[in-house]
Amino acid sequence: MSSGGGEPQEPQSPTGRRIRDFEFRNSLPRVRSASFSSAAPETVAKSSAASSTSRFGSDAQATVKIVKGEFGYVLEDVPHLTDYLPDLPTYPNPLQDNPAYSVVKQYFVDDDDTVPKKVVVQKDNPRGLHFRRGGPRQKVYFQTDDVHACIVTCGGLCPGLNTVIREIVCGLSHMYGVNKISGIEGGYRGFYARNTIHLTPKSVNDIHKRGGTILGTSRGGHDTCKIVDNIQDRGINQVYIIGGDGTQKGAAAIFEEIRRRGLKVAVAGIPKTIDNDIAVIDKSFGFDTAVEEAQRAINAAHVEAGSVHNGIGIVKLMGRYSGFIAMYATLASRDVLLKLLLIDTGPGGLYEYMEKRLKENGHMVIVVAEGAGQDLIEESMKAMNHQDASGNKLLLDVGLWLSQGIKNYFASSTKTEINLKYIDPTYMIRAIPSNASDNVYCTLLAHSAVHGAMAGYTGFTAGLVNGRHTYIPFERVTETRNKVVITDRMWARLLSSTNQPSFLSSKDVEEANTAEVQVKQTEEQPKKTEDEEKVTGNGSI
Ligand SMILES: Nc1ncnc2c1ncn2[C@@H]1O[C@H](COP(=O)(O)OP(=O)(O)O)[C@@H](O)[C@H]1O
Ligand SMILES: O=P(O)(O)OC[C@H]1O[C@](O)(COP(=O)(O)O)[C@@H](O)[C@@H]1O
Ligand SMILES: [Mg+2]
Repeated sequence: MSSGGGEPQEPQSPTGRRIRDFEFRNSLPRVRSASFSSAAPETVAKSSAASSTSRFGSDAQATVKIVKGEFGYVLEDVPHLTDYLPDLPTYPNPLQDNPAYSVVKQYFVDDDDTVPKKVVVQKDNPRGLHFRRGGPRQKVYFQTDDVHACIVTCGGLCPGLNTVIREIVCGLSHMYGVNKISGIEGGYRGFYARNTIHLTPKSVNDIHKRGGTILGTSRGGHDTCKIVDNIQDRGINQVYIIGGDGTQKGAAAIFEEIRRRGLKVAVAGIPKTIDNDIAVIDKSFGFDTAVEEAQRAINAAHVEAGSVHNGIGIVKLMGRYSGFIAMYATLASRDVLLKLLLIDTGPGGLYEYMEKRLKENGHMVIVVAEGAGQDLIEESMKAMNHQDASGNKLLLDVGLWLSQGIKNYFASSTKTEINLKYIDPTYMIRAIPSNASDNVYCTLLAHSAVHGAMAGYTGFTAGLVNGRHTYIPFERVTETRNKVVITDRMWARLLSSTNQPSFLSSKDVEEANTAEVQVKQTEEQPKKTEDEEKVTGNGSI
């Protein structure tokens, strides 16, 4: 074995083939189909005018690389630095000389490994959509001493942020010998408005035991040009961006600008959000921890409600419109008699059901998802449509609104005395350090992102798909958002566990079905190739 950081070798494509066999021209968006050898699958790049001349900066042109194979196999590949810098040299991966890893048989990931998006299939199904498998590669595109990495955290807090920061720093340092790592403070705007801080394994040693992010975070402030100017001026060549759907959209814009300028800078996203609403991936880190913490609030509500006559405990749980924390916390707790995603206060609806359950049980606990009933509240409050600095809709407090509605109903309609306690643990469930399983998950995600960037991949989100680490194109994770589906088996399990009605009209079910079909179509439909786009008249080139 040759030693790490050796002599530059013949330029190679990420798949190990010589670069001249896989030719992308760097003048974008003129991307063209390129073929490997005759046995290799067809490879095409599709360019879509994805976004935005708006406040987020320059025109972003997302390119998804599509590789088609036999039996309906489709790889939605991620960009690679050699797509626009074809002559980059490669170096042996220093990990091959690392005593900790050298004992592992087949430690490096085979360049042809991909992971299917759908694992439940019937025998006649096409093989379907695949993503590139994450992990260390035999060759890397950065020499240890040349790497200047930076890390930024954006959006709302989430348990595990510090663990991801720690493991990017330790992964880069311990596995690849990198010691130039800068922390960008205060989210995207920190690139151009703040000084950076130097991060070392020593300085991040204990941070995973703390909640929040040692780098700070923010919403808004994404200015693509200023951010990329700053990356260029500081000589940064690996950018690790930790954040949710909004952040990944911002990362996509940064990547496109970097590619437009032809910079040798790898951009890697690590998906973060307690809402668990990021498309494609199995689960986002911090979600488990948040669900666990939410149990404490439900327990408190149960104790309070059970200790008094006609006790009602209401717990509001965050998660925007996705409803996952409320759903999993309810399923885990078993103390909840009602979980609300859709609210129906009319005849035969929520209030009448509560009256019945109170008579039977003497007390009850209700968990309500923060995104529930927003239309009803808006109607009753004639509220304005407010947004936060990132453009997310500001939600009205469904917990307070519901508590008042319940009190009014029992006071006026039934003249029953009730004892209602409203618990809003909102920020408590996300401001804590991650639990053990999230810590392990954060570590593997961070390392996967580091391996990907070192191997020259860029413009990707590192994510777990069917239990395997993958590199997913930004566009795939930002085009849809996951949410609890009321026509799904999991929702049925929840209804049967709380023994509650669904409060759904046939119209609600119909709408949910239609929405679900649309999401499935978007998610399972491989992106069209450039030629296919032209045929259907949607071509953007
Ligand atoms: N469409 C977009 N394009 C570019 N940047 C965006 C976009 N949406 C959000 N951002 C930026 O991403 C950051 C985080 O977004 P936000 O929605 O607050 O949180 P999250 O990433 O957790 O969803 C903010 O700094 C925001 O300006
Ligand atoms: O932190 P803020 O601005 O109060 O926003 C609260 C929102 O942040 C979250 O905790 C996380 O959302 P993001 O992952 O999009 O940042 C949501 O569940 C919640 O609705
Ligand atoms: Mg978000």
